[in-house]
Amino acid sequence: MASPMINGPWQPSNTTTPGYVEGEVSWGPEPPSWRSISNSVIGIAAVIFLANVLVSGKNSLLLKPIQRRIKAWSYLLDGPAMIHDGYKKANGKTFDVITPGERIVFVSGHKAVKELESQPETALSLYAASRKILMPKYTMHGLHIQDSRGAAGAGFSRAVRVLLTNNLPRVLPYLGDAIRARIAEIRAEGHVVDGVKQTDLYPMFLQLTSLSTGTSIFGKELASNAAFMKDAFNYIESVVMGAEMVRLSPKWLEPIMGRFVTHKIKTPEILFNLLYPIAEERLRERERASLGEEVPKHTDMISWILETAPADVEWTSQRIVQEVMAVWFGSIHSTAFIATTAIYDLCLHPEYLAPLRAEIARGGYAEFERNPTQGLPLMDSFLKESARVTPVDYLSTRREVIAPFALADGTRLHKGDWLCTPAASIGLDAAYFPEPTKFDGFRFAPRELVASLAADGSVSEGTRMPKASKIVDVDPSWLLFGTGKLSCPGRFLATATIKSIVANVIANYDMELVDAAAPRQWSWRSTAVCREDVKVVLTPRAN
Ligand code: HEM
Repeated sequence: MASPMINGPWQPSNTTTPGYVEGEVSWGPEPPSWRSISNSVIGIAAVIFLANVLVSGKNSLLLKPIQRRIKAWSYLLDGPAMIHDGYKKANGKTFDVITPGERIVFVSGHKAVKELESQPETALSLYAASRKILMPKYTMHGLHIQDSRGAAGAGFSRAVRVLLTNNLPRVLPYLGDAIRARIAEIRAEGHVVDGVKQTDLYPMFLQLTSLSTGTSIFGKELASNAAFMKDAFNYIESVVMGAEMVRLSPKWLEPIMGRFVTHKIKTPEILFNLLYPIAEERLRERERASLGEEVPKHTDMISWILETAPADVEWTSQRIVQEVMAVWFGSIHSTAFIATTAIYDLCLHPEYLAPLRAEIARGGYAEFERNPTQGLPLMDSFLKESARVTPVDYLSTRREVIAPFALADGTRLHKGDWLCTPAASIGLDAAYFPEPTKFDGFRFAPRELVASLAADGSVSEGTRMPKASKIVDVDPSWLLFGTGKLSCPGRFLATATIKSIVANVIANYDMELVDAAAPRQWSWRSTAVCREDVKVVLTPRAN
C-alpha cells in the first residue's frame, strides 16, 4: 500500500456525468476543521520536533544527539534526497536512513530483494508497517490490523488481482464515457485568465481516479452517488492526516494526541450507512444461495471478497466493510499522481503526442477496452518512463521487522526497523537503465513497434532497453508495485485507470503547462506529492 500524505480538495460539482446522481450533500471543499489541520501538519511537526529536541538535549547536554535528531526530522521534508544520497554512497550495498519514528534499512540488487521476499511473515510484516502509517487504533475506531493476513490473505489478494481485474472489460466502456463527460464539466468550472480557461490538473485527476476505482470497488450505483464518494474520499484523507499527527508525537504525547485525533475524525456516516446494509444483504444472499435458492449476481468488491473467502473464516458485515475499505485506501493517490505527471511530461515532450494519438485512433483504445492488461503498448511505455523519471515514492516493499534477524551480508535488523527497497534510486541507476536521466517515452515499448514508427520518421530510435516490459511488471529493477507474493494486486486496475484518463485527455485536448518552470511536486517522508495549484490549459481539439 502506498502511503500518500496529501490534502487534495474535493471540487464542487454540478455534474451531468452519465449515470451520475447528486447526493443529498453537494460536493464542496473539505470541512474547515480538517482542512486547517491538514494545512498546519508541518507546523505541528515543527513544534513537536522542538519538544523532542529540547527533551533529548536537556537530558544529554550533548550536541550529537541533537544533531542526529535534527537529521532524522529533516527526513520529513527531505526524504527523497536522503534516500538517494544513501543509495549513491552505498554503491550497491545495504544502507540505512534514520527517520523520526524508525530506522529504515534499504537493500537493492537481485539477491537482496529475493532475500527480502523469502523472509517469513513472522519476521517481516507489510501489515505492521501499514499499521504504523494508518494508526487504526486512533483513526479507525480501534480497528486491529494483524501482522499477517493469515488464511484470508490469499482470498483477499485473489479478489483484487483476479476478479476485480477480470471485470475491467465490463466497466471500461462506461468509464470512458463518464471520464470524458467529467473532464468537460470540471474544465468548464476552471478560472479564465486572459481569456483562457485554466485547469488544476491534480484535483481534477483525483476526482477521475475516484470515479474509476470507485466504480470497480463499490459498483456503478454507489460510485455515482456524490455524497457517498465525497465521504469515501475524505475518509482516506482524515485517516492519513490523523495518523501522521499521532505518528509524529513523542511516545509520551501519543495517547493524548490519539484521543484528539479519534475525537476529530468523524464517522463517515453516509459511507457506512450505505455500505453496511449492502454487506448484510449479501451475507443473507450467501446463506440463501447455500440453500440452493436463486440470488442476484453482483460485480463489486463485496461480492468478490465473499466469493474468495475461506469457508472456515467467519464473515460479518463489519469485516466485509473493513476489507473493502482496505482496498479503497491504497487506490487513489498514487494512481492520480502517475496520471498527472504523465500529462505534465506530455506538455514538456509534445513530440510524443502524435504517435500516442495515432495508437489510440487506429483501434488501440478499443482493443484496450476489450483487453485492458495488454492494450496501448506505446502509452504503457510512456507511463512507465514518466513514473521512472518522476517517482511517486522513493521507497517500496515496506516491511516492519517484528522479530530481529540478520541479513546475509551481516546487517542486523532490530524489532521496529523497516526493511525496504530504494525503488526510485534503482529506477535512476545507469546499471539498470541506460542514460537514466534522459526522458525516452518509448524506452520500454516492443522494439519492432518503435522501429516501424522510427522508419516513417514519427519517433527517434531512442535509448531502448534490451527487452520490452510493462508498467505492471514486478522485478528487482522495477519495484513501483512492490515485490513477491505481496506485490500490489490492484496494479492492473491502477494502470487501466491511468490509461483511460490519459487517453481521453490527449485524444480530445491539446495541453500546455501555464508555468513550465514552476515546481510541480513536493515530498513528505519518502512520498512525492503533486502540488494542487499547478495549472494546465486544456484546449479542445477540432475533430
Ligand atoms: C499507481 C498506483 C498504485 C501503486 C504505486 C501501488 C503500490 C503498491 C505497493 C508498493 C504495495 C506493497 C507491495 C509490497 O510491499 O511488496 C501495494 C499493495 C497493495 N495495493 Fe497497491 N498500488 C497502487 C494502486 C492500487 C490500487 C488501485 C488498488 C486497489 C484496487 C491497490 C490495492 C493494493 C492492496 C490491497 C495492497 C496490499 C496487498 C496485500 O495485502 O497482499 N493498489 N500497492
